[in-house]
Amino acid sequence: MSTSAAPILITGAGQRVGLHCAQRLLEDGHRVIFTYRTERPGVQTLRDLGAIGLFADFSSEAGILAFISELKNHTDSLRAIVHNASEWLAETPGSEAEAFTRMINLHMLAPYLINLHCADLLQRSTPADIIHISDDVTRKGSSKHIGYCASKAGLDSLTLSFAARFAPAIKVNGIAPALLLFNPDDDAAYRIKALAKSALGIEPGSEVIYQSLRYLLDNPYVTGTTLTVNGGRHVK
Ligand SMILES: NC(=O)C1=CN([C@@H]2O[C@H](COP(=O)(O)OP(=O)(O)OC[C@H]3O[C@@H](n4cnc5c(N)ncnc54)[C@H](OP(=O)(O)O)[C@@H]3O)[C@@H](O)[C@H]2O)C=CC1
Ligand SMILES: Nc1nc2c(c(=O)[nH]1)N=C([C@H](O)[C@@H](O)CO)CN2
Repeated sequence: MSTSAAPILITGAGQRVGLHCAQRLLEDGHRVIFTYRTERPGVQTLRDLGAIGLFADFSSEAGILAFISELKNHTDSLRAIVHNASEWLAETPGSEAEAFTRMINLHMLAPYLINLHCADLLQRSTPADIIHISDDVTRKGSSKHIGYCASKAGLDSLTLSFAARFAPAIKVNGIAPALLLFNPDDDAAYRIKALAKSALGIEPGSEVIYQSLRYLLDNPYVTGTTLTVNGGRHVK
């Protein structure tokens, strides 16, 4: 029995992967609550499609707890939580600790506190899912994004722990992409180098994450798993 009336929460859905997945979930008939930090055209697009947009800045404990409180003013149940919000920060001389703390809060503390404080909302839905969007780079580390990679590795650990903690009522899984979408300021040399790192050599776009989300939401026998969506980087 599915209580599909419960909305899906997706964080950081104002642009790119989160926006695409939120739009696809709405097309599939789900109600959607999404978070944004910056007012972008995508935020209004989702509002126009009937989604509820909530401001959230997950860079601090206070911001995370303020969001949780506001979320509970908008729903008493959730079908799923998709932790997508993220910052890809490299080490910047003089602000290493600030960036590291921001990413630990965003990629680890926010999923940790939201999962703990919102488990009761998920338990009112059958089935119920938590999905952490991680990064394939945790397989081997990153010399240029040390803090980012560490924070995503911590997220992978949360997937295992919460899967054990919340079974069987709530499935908890991850998705670990490699290159999905270039950023506008990525130059040609970077793009060529990045594409050459995978066996399939493509910039796949956001749909491959939606396909992975759909698989996890629909499969009743998968928990504690992180799906690798990396174009075969590990076999190159
Ligand atoms: N793009 C890629 O090639 C890859 C992406 N991934 C992962 O996939 C997911 C989606 O990637 P992508 O779409 O590129 O992500 P983005 O870099 O576009 O970030 C998604 C959103 O996160 C939000 N965000 C950033 N910092 C905060 C914060 N402190 N509090 C709240 N929200 C915040 C931003 O909100 P706003 O715009 O409203 O400020 C942004 O729109 C991410 O988890 C990413 O790490 C992994 C590997 C490759
Ligand atoms: N929050 C984000 N995380 C990541 C991004 C991004 O744009 N935003 N981009 C990447 C790169 O595409 C990387 O996978 C290329 O090797 C990683 N994480």
